[in-house]
Amino acid sequence: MQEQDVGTDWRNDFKNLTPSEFFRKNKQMLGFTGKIRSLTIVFHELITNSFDAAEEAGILPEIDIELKRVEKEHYILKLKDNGPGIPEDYVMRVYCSMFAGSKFRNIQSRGQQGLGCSGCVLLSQMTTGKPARVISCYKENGDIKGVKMKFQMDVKNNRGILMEREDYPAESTGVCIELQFKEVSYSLAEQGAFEYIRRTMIGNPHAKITFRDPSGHKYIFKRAADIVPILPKEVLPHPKGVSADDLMTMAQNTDSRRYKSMLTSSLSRMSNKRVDEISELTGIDMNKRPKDLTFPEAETIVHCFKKMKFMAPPTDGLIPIGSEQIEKGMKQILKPEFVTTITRKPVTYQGGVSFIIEAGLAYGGDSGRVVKEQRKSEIMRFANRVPLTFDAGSCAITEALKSIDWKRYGLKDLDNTPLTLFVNIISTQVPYLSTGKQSVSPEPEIVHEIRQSTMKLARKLQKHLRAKKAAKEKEKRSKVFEDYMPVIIEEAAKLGETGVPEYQEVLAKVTKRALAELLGEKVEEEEEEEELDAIIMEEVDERGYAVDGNSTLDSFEEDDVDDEFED
Ligand SMILES: Nc1ncnc2c1ncn2[C@@H]1O[C@H](COP(=O)(O)OP(=O)(O)OP(=O)(O)O)[C@@H](O)[C@H]1O
Repeated sequence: MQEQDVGTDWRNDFKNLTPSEFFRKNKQMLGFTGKIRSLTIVFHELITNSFDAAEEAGILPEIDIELKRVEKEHYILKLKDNGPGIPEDYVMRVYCSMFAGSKFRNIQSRGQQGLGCSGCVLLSQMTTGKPARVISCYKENGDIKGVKMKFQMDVKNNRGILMEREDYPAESTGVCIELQFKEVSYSLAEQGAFEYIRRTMIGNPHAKITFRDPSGHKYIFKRAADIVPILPKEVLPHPKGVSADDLMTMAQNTDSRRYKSMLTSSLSRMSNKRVDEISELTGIDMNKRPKDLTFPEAETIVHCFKKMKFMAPPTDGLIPIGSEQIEKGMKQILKPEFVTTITRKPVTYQGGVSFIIEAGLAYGGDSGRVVKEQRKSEIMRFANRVPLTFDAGSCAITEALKSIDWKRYGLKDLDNTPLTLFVNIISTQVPYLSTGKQSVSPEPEIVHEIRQSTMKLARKLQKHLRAKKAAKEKEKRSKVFEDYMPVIIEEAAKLGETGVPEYQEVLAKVTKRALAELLGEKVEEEEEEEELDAIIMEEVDERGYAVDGNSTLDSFEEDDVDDEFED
């Protein structure tokens, strides 16, 4: 064989790329594209980490953020939280190693990938060359320890390089991180960092955020609820949601000694009896050792799962925000004239992954967004309480809301209505469309649930708007009565050749409500209210879940038709 010229031999160029090197070249895959978006993603990553950490420790999250402008497009961001802190040994692993974290479990949390905060450190380093500064205060053997560190990311090796370290006199636990950024921009626009905080507060009414913006203005987003959300439990995957590759991975990592015990201990709704059934149907010996599982066997087992009937996945791993809490959040931030919220029952997508849809609708007050001094409608998309600010076009939430015929609910010009629509998807596996985690895959079951919940809220708004219109008309009629009554009394007195009686006091007593009674309209109004209450009562069960949450797609069309044409 002829020897190749060294300069053209690809073997000289062959090397492994670390995750950090990969993302240094592809920072857009972490969501860092565009100046405004890049800064918003940084806020998102750091805030969600602080929330996750505090809630896991049973602490009501409290975050102080300060953004200073050094010069145009050069900022210093400081974020301090009151979470449990990060033990010293882990600080550089958290902030300088990609794909490192504590959330690679089948559990509902904001973080999933172990990329977020190391991505922020990488962006800071790439745009300014400055190191990260972290103070971490954490509990160790009952004492609170504090450490102050300055470090850089060693991109080639996907780890940190410590530059300075000193003890820090800690009083309470928490993390404070300071990063510098260039080529980013702070904006009040819909996709900017400020709006991100505002939306975060609607989905997280139990949190408190103080934010000092680059002009020095301090915003305090107060807590609207004082309860730390219940911690979601880790749930085992459902047989309908696993692939042959998942089974192979389980087999390689399990401590179980037989296929049988591996399946019962790794999957939900899997009993010894069900495993015996599988063995009978497939002819596979379930007493073999997991490490001997072959790919064709895994495929056969998964194929069998698809044909079997299983109970729906357990839902105690899903903790929704809850209708009441969403309402508190929306009232606190939007001060609306009318608000209505709903939390649907847990259902599944792709046959085995459970999720819950929650929705809220606020009308009037500060609802909607102001564009050229006019209030327009706005959609707030959330996944596991985290606002999704970008890539709206491809998202299941946008698709579902766009498919609704809003005119049927009396909203002839939705764009120009002062309305905020809130939709949150809760799941242990939100089907994000990319690592940037900004849009949810439009799985048919997810789109269906969003449509159902939003249409119910739209109906309630329609009732509110009708009642408001009727009240206005009554007021108008009452005004006519008040204007003409004095004239009639005075003219009657003249005709009767008597003095004008003292009528002002009596007339004043005939208030709008009394007048409505005179006109025989009270009963009708009360009936309407009772009717509305009855409908609301019907729609939620004792846990606050809508009782008509649908778990199958069979009812898709029927449900839609009912809702669309009811009024
Ligand atoms: N403020 C904090 N307090 C305590 N622990 C933290 C904090 N920030 C990060 N961590 C820890 O660092 C880990 C890595 O965080 P990182 O943001 O890189 O990924 P993630 O949150 O796990 O997932 P994702 O990339 O999806 O956001 C977390 O899993 C958590 O254990």
